[in-house]
Amino acid sequence: MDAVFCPIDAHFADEISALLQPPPSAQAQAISLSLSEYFDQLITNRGCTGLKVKQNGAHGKGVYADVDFREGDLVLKDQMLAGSQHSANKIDCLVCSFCFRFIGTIEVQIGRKLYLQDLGVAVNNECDRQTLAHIPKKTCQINSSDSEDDSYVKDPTSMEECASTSSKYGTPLPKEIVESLMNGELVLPYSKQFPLPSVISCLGGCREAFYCSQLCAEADWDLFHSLLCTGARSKSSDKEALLKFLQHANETNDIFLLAAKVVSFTILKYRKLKASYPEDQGKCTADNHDLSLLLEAWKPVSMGYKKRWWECIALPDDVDTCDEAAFRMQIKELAFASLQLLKAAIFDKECEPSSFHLDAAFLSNSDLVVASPVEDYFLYIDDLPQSEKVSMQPQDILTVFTIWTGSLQISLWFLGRKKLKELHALFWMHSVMTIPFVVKSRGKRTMAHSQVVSGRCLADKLAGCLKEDIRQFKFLESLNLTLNGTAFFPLQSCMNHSCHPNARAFKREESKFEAFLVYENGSGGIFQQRGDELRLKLHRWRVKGGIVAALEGEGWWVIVSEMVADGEWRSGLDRDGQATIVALRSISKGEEVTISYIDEDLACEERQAMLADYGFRCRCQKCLEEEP
Ligand SMILES: C[S@@+](CC[C@H](N)C(=O)[O-])C[C@H]1O[C@@H](n2cnc3c(N)ncnc32)[C@H](O)[C@@H]1O
Repeated sequence: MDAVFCPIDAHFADEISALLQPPPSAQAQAISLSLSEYFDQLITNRGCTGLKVKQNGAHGKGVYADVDFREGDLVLKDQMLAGSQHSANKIDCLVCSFCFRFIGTIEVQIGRKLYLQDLGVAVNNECDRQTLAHIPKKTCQINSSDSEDDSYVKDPTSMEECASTSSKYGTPLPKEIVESLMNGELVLPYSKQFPLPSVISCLGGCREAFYCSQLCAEADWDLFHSLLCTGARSKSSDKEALLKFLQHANETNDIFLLAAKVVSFTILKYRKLKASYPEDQGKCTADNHDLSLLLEAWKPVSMGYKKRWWECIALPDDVDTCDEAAFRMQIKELAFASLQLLKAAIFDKECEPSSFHLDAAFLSNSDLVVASPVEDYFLYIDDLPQSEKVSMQPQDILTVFTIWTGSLQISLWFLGRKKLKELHALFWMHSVMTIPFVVKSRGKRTMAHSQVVSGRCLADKLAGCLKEDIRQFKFLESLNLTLNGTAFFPLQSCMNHSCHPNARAFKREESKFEAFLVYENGSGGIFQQRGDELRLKLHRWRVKGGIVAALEGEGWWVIVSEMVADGEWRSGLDRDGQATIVALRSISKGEEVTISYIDEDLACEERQAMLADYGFRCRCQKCLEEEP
């Protein structure tokens, strides 16, 4: 592995190894606050005063309760230092590039997804530009006459990687419908009850970053984006190189985008510090002065837990253990290639020891998940009493009459009274996939039910399906609307693991949900459980983004339909890109707050195997008791 040569690595070996260490206390004091003071300050800023970060635990740093918590109490809401949306997820939802809230309107969210999905947008080639370019700067509206279709790359091969679904699983919605969703002409019933912030453009003029407010736009510009913007007012030293870097990251591993944000953060902070502490106030030589400022700028990152990325990244399933060294060598080269590209784009000579880029990729990043208001909208519509659904008859309702004759489906599409399209298809699921919103139809068994299609109805329909049919419908993944990404949360990342944790990171999937069981003989039944109770029964259950997922068990299929709203949990906890930690049971003052990095209901050996990716073997009480 050492054979891989990176000039920066070789040149600044000592500095880089210093950056990978937690700051020595003497140095930290000389520069600023000590570790615990640093975290005290952070905790105060977060407004979660009941916690302490201490260094003296068995596993390095840990988070401890400074008050008593009861079961269900909010322990921490941690703001990310930096986060980034997964490239492939950019097609699924439009979010604020700074706080990751959903923006636009319910119609824009749905229309944009369908539009990009049907277009087969390639993320690999400047994904953001393409996925967002159709939204005009101010109004977030599309004009079909001067649409920028030409700038899109239709690349069915990369579609698989880019979109969470592919149009090959469904019939595209008529273009007129999609356009009218995006330009505000088609207003879906009750969507006004789910207002979203309007779309604010990037200060640098790029068509890649959008915001929920001017405040977010300015904060992102100041902290990260000004160096990484591809717009006219970008502060990048070489935009072409920047585009190459972005393309490389999208094609290889989007963790580099997060890493670039951390580098940009450090460089911009360093420059600000330098401007406010001129050299004549410096301590020793100019060189020392600059290094102190650089370390100060780097501190929020250095306080995190870091490992070299290529050394700790989990070995993919398809890589044999005997090829591990070669695999790690390859990804190390990848990281260096990415660094070279970034360096060309934004590098600052004074920040040269900043192989930060590489380090940032080793930070203990957490999943970033933000629940979708579109999902809430579907749930709301689904829950409407039948009488209200029937009475929804505005001219702008999209109506689909679906007729089934055996496996042949005929769909007639109407907007108001205007017939848009007639479709003949072999798989009746198409209509469910492509219009997961207003579907209205009449009468008898040969027609779809008169209701809005979303999870529950989907499950009802699936109940009648044969197992073989279900197997074909990979579209179950296609309804992912949640924001997914990676982020570094300074406080959450100090929390150690336990297989019997006393706290957990809240995510939508842990709220109550409904499941529909479909047995091989086609019978089924609905039951409701809290996520964790069900998980005990069904180990390998996966609920993707709280929408729909399927699992084949022994002799049965399980279809998860929508999550059921649970007031206590649905109070906006997962509306933005903050990490929310909630007590699972009472935690006494002085006790360590632990979370589980994995599914703690797995068998002991499986848990240990998964924790190996985090570089340790768990020795918690539960593991000791269960160890063979
Ligand atoms: C997210 S960090 C947690 C904070 C970390 N202790 C620190 O000093 O910054 C994850 C790392 O902490 C250590 N760790 C966390 N929980 C552990 C456990 N139960 N047993 C052993 N090591 C653990 C492992 O090295 C792991 O890779």
